[in-house]
Order: sequence, then structure tokens, then C-alpha cells
Amino acid sequence: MSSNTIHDSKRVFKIASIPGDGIGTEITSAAIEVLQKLAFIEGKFSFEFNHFDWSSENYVKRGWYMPEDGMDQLKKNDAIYFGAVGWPNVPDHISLWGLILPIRNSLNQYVNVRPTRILRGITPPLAKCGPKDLDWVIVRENSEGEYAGHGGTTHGHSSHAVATEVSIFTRVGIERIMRFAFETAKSRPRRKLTMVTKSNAQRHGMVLWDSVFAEVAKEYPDVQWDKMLVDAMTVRMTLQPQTLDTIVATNLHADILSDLAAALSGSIGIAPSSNLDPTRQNPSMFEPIHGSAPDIAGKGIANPVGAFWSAAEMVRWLGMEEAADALMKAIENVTEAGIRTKDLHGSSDTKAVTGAVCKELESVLGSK
Ligand SMILES: NC(=O)c1ccc[n+]([C@@H]2O[C@H](COP(=O)([O-])OP(=O)(O)OC[C@H]3O[C@@H](n4cnc5c(N)ncnc54)[C@H](O)[C@@H]3O)[C@@H](O)[C@H]2O)c1
Ligand SMILES: O=C(O)[C@H](O)[C@@H](O)C(=O)O
Ligand SMILES: [K+]
Ligand SMILES: [Mn+2]
Repeated sequence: MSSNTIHDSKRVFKIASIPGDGIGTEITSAAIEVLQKLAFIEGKFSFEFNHFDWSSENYVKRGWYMPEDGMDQLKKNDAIYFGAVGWPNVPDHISLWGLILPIRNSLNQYVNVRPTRILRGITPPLAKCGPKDLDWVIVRENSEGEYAGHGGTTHGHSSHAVATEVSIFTRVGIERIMRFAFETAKSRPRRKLTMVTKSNAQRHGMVLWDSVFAEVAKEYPDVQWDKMLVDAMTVRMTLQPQTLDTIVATNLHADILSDLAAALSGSIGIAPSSNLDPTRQNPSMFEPIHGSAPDIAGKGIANPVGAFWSAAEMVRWLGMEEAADALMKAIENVTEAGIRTKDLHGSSDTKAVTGAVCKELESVLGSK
């Protein structure tokens, strides 16, 4: 085979990169460095990054987060890599609704997959919780529920101000997230699914969750399932982590539970997420679960592991399973070697962890 043929058969993935704000920019450039290194060593594919400067800083200057044809620009890509959005000079509901939520909604990314496990070498905060005790996938409903955006404010500037925040739950929305959750549970060795609601107090939408869940469950006799109320779920996650495997919850409940899950596995800086359009008609978006962390931004100390793990999930979604496994192995070789940021009680900075993962990729892929 001539070198030309090899070159021609190489797959080029177009990736939209949106670093956003604060540490979002720091961990996105770290993730791009690692992805470029992965592609270079692997040799069978490459990434073409299209950078978008959609951020709070530019919102203040321009008055918009995304241009009018922003969604069309994103659609030209195979995937989206996202850092974080939000900065103290813009109200948080403006930044979230200006950038990340419209992308999740418009690109039909109705699933948010948030895996958590204790990576090699990391000591979790709970003394009795080892790596075998905590290995979960949280499936977050990512398109409706408490994030529907329905509601309003009247008499806003008076002492009689009224504000409503209406949750929307649809049969279609519930059914598709339940089916995704059952498929996820079925694909994992333990075939176990826990469904979370607050259907004692929330007597309409959450009750519909219960009944649609029961219907879909009939299609999956090989998956063992149970149900939890969200308050009790926080206790079970903390005291009996080994009894859980796949978890499905609403947009808001899973947002909160996934931060808890990340903390129980060592740090919020480790945790990845995939905003998926399972129909694959639109690009999916990959981002660590954390935000822009204004308290540590600009110091070069952000943990890039959640960003790298998210990058590995993106590589997997694009069909490069072996490369994704290699990246995860390199990340865990680094955490095991004790090269960690301050949130994991280490003394390395973002740059040192990034360099170590790039170096480790050489030995992992060299010895494949
Ligand atoms: N998807 C997103 O873009 C997203 C997610 C969460 C929060 N936000 C936004 O980010 C801003 C800050 O939110 P917040 O403070 O509630 O949450 P946050 O996740 O930014 O930070 C919470 C705490 O965790 C620490 N932390 C987070 N990521 C870390 C990392 N990689 N390494 C080390 N430490 C890390 C921070 O220093 C902070 O102490 C807000 O504007 C919020 O709306 C955006
Ligand atoms: O979806 C949200 O609630 C925010 O963007 C953020 O907290 C996240 O988890 O992505
Ligand atoms: K994020
Ligand atoms: Mn969150």
C-alpha cells in the first residue's frame, strides 16, 4: 500500500470546540492537546477543530452568546466539545439559557450520560468505599422536566411578585429516556437499573414517570430494577454505593445526583458527560460536568481529568473504541502514578497532568 492510500483512508472528524468561560477554556485546550496526540499516535484518524468564541466575556461585548446561524454552524460538525459557561458578570440563567441549554434542546440531545467510578490510584472520601463499590452510570433526562423553561414573573418589582417555574413531562420524553436507560443497564454486566423520582410530593409529572417506567420495564425482563425517592437516594449513594449500577432520573434530580456521585468518587474535576442525540441526526456534545469554577480560574490548577474522560467518550461515540480505551488507560496510569491536581490532594498543575497523559499515550499505544 502506498503512503498516499494510507493518507486517503484516514477518517477526519470535524469537532466544534466551545471552550466558554473560566476553567472551561483551560480544560478544553488541555483536552484538544490530548486528542491531537491520540490521533497522531493512533494514525488512523485525525481531528479538525472548529473553534467558537462563544463566551460570557464576548456576550458582554456583543450582546449575544451564539449568532443567529449558530446551530447551523454546529450541525456541520461530527461532534461538539464543550468546556463550561457562566461568569459572575452575567446572571447564571442568562448564560445557561444563552448557550448550553439551547444547544442541548435544538440538537435533540435528550440524553445526558454521566458515568462515575473510582479511577485507579484515587482515594475516595468515604473510608469504606473501594473501586468495586462504586461503578455507576447516571442517565439524565436532558430535554424537559424542570428545565423546560416554562413560567414567568409578574409584578416583578413589587412586594407582590409572583414567579412560576413549571416542569413539563411528556410521555414521549419519558418513554425515550427510560428505553435508553434500560438499554444502558442491559449492556452492563449487572443489568440493574434504579429509577429516581419524587412522586410522593410531585403528584402529576413524577407519577407519569412511574407509570411509563412500569410499561417500558415489561420490555426488559432481563433487567433487574428498583425505584427510589430522590432524597433517600442521596443516602443510598453514600451508605450503600455497591447496591447501585445504572440510575435514571429527571433533568434536575440527575444534575444534583451527578455532582454528588462525582464527589463520592474523589472530585467533581474527574466527572465526564455526554449530551447525546441517540438518533445521530445531530452532533452530540461532550463536556465535563463541572462549571467554569471562577474561584480557581486563571491559576492553571483545574483538574483536566473530567475533560479527558469526556474526550474519551466522544472518541467512543465516533466509533473509535480502541482509541477511547487507550485514552482511558493513559488517564488512569497517570492518576495511579500520583500525578494529580490539588482537588485530588496532589501537587501537579493542569499542564503537568496533560503532559503526563500525552506521554502515557505513547507507551499505551506503543504497547498495544
Ligand atoms: N455545563 C456547564 O457549562 C456548567 C456546569 C455547572 C456550572 N456552570 C456554571 O459555572 C459557574 C460556576 O458554577 P459553580 O461554582 O456552581 O460550579 P463549578 O462546578 O464551576 O465549581 C464548584 C466547585 O468545584 C470546583 N471545581 C470545579 N471543576 C473543577 C476542576 N476541574 N478542578 C478542580 N476543581 C474544580 C470549583 O473550584 C468550585 O470550588 C456558574 O456560572 C454556573 O452556572 C456551568
Ligand atoms: O445543566 C445544568 O444544570 C448545568 O449546565 C450544569 O449544572 C450541568 O450539570 O451541566
Ligand atoms: K461543563
Ligand atoms: Mn450540574
